[in-house]
Amino acid sequence: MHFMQSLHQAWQRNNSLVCVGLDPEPAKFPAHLRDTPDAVYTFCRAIVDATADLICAYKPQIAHFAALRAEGALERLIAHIHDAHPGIPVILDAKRGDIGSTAQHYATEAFERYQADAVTLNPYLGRDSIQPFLDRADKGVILLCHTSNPGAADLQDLIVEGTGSERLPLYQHLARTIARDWNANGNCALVTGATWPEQLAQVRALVGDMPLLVPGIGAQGGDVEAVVRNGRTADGTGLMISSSRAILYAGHGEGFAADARQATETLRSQVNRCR
Ligand SMILES: O=c1ccn([C@@H]2O[C@H](COP(=O)(O)O)[C@@H](O)[C@H]2O)c(=O)[nH]1
Repeated sequence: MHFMQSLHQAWQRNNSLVCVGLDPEPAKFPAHLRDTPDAVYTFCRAIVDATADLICAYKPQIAHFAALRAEGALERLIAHIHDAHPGIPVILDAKRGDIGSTAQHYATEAFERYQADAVTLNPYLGRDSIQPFLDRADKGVILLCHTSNPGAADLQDLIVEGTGSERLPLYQHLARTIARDWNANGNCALVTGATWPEQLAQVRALVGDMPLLVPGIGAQGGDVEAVVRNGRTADGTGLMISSSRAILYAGHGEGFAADARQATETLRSQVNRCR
């Protein structure tokens, strides 16, 4: 199924705009798992199985697996999500960006090796660096627009176009360019951090109903109510509100997966109250 189709269905089926980020950090695992041979896979699979009916997507962050030499665990985890929870889209958070010939290999890595439904990309090398991904109409292409980190403003807020009240910062120029020119296959989405709610509203105004992946709530302190108010579409969807640490490490004992479920349910309710 196409990424956009599965995302729309998951929003409805699970009545949820919550995306769970899968960022394994063994030092934070419960003691009974920490030193077991397949801890990364066992931990992440338990989180997935405890939350799959409450969410609209999973977002494994590739560096968290690669740094642990656990790419094999990531492959098995994504295969498990597809087998056990069909229809839940998997976004590979890789933030790739390179010249076209290398980008082609990154597309193969994301969609063939890992079987991801969507991938995050850094668009600042320009359209040719994204083209191999845009050509995969069945896959989601999720482009960094205004990131959640404090330094996002250093470059992304620089004025690149216009004068007076018509001045357009880089992230808005990018949002408009992607919505107008790059989204011919209807498979684009943007990353806009929860920690910058005004910028989120500006992006929503520029891109119509394009889905927005919004990290930065939970551990980074973004305001859920402001995110939903500024980012939702007219039908009360349009958002993948992503939380990793606040869900994964909600509990520290044997009941960690149930604690993660509780944290996910609480976030879903908080979001749904504002939709
Ligand atoms: O602008 C961005 C883009 C990506 N991320 C990623 O999202 C998660 C956030 O983790 P939390 O524990 O919920 O803070 C992490 O994988 C980042 O690499 C982001 O935070 N901001």
